[in-house]
Parts: sequence; C-alpha cells; structure tokens
Amino acid sequence: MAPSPVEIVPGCFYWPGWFDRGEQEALAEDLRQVLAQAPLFTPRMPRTGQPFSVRMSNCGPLGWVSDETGYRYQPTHPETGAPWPPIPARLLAAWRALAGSPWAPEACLINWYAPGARMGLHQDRDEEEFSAPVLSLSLGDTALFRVGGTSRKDPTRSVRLASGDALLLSGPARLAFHGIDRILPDTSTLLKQPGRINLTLRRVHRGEACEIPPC
Ligand SMILES: O=C(O)CCC(=O)C(=O)O
Ligand SMILES: [Fe+2]
Repeated sequence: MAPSPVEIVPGCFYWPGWFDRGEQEALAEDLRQVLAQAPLFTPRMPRTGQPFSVRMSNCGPLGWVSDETGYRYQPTHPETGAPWPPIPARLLAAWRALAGSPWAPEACLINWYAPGARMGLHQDRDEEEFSAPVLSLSLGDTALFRVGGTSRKDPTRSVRLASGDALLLSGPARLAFHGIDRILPDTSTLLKQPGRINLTLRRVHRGEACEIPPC
C-alpha cells in the first residue's frame, strides 16, 4: 500500500520520498539509456519560436513536442525521426501504484532543468483524456513548484519537489495551473551534474479498454 499522500490543493496529491535513494539511482540509469536513444532537444514556443529554458525528451508510444507550429503529441523524435524508446518498467510501476487509473500512460515527458531554468504557469491540456491524471516524478536538485486552480488568477501554493518525490494532478486539479519558479542549487547529489529531471506520465487518448492490470 502506498503511504498516504499530502493533498496540496483538492486533487493535487504529494508523496515526499516516494523513491528511495537506490530506486532513484536505478531510475537515473534507466533515463541515461532512454536519453542515449532519444537525446534532449530544445522546444520552442508556438508562433514566436522562442526557445524554452527547459530541454526535453520523451519515452512511450507518444511524446510531447513544441515548435513554431504548436504543441502536440507525436510518435517520433523531432530531430532524429526515430520512435520514442519504451517507458521504463520502474515508471510504469509508479503509475500503477499512484495514478488510480485503469489506462496505461502513453507518454512520459522528460524535462531537464539546468540551474536557472524555469517553467511558467500553465495547464496540461494537450491530452484528450482529462479523467486520467498526470503523474510527476522528480530527480536531482529540488524545485520550487507552484500549483493553483483552474483559473490563472486563482491563489497558488508552493511545494519544494525534491529528488524521489511524486506528485499527482488528478480530478479537480487535473487542469490546475502549475509551474516551476526555480531550481534550488546544490540540493541533491543524485545526478552527475547540477540540475533537475522531471518526468510526467500522461494518458493522451481516450480508451475503452482496461489496459493496465489489475483494474
Ligand atoms: O517540472 C515539473 O515539476 C513540472 C513539469 C510540467 O509541468 C510539465 O512538464 O508540464
Ligand atoms: Fe505541466
């Protein structure tokens, strides 16, 4: 049984220290292998083409990308043209334990934050299926995460997401505005360089079938 989480705002659940140090190290190694096949790329803002400060990659049948033409999910890497590598089993196990969803995740977005990178307040709304949650897992340096309500003007709360922490945006928080204000330097020894990795597991398509046992 998962330890009981802290509810930050209704539907936003937080499990500090979900992965222990050994699991974090194994996960970091899984991701090194994923990134060797699907290298980090720099996404760009729709229309303006302005680069994000975060670099990205993906694993799973679909990956999230952004460029001058817009945000979308696609089955291949935007630079290499290769299919995304599969989602590592350890991540699927976390989804099974925490997501409370009968559907398998189809995409795992990998965000790389160098110290100084940030992510402005936004909603995750490029998926068709909002009844499935978004599961976020953090590795490396701690981030100051902010989450509010479904209106940009709603009040927000801040949480420090440390290495090994898990957070779920579900139910009333599935479309909550959220972002990363900053990375706190020298807060973790997990990665070989300063910075942070965030993984978000997402269901993209609406599905009828129970794809992930047991359900
Ligand atoms: O880095 C994080 O904790 C959040 C990432 C995020 O919101 C996203 O990738 O949509
Ligand atoms: Fe997001």
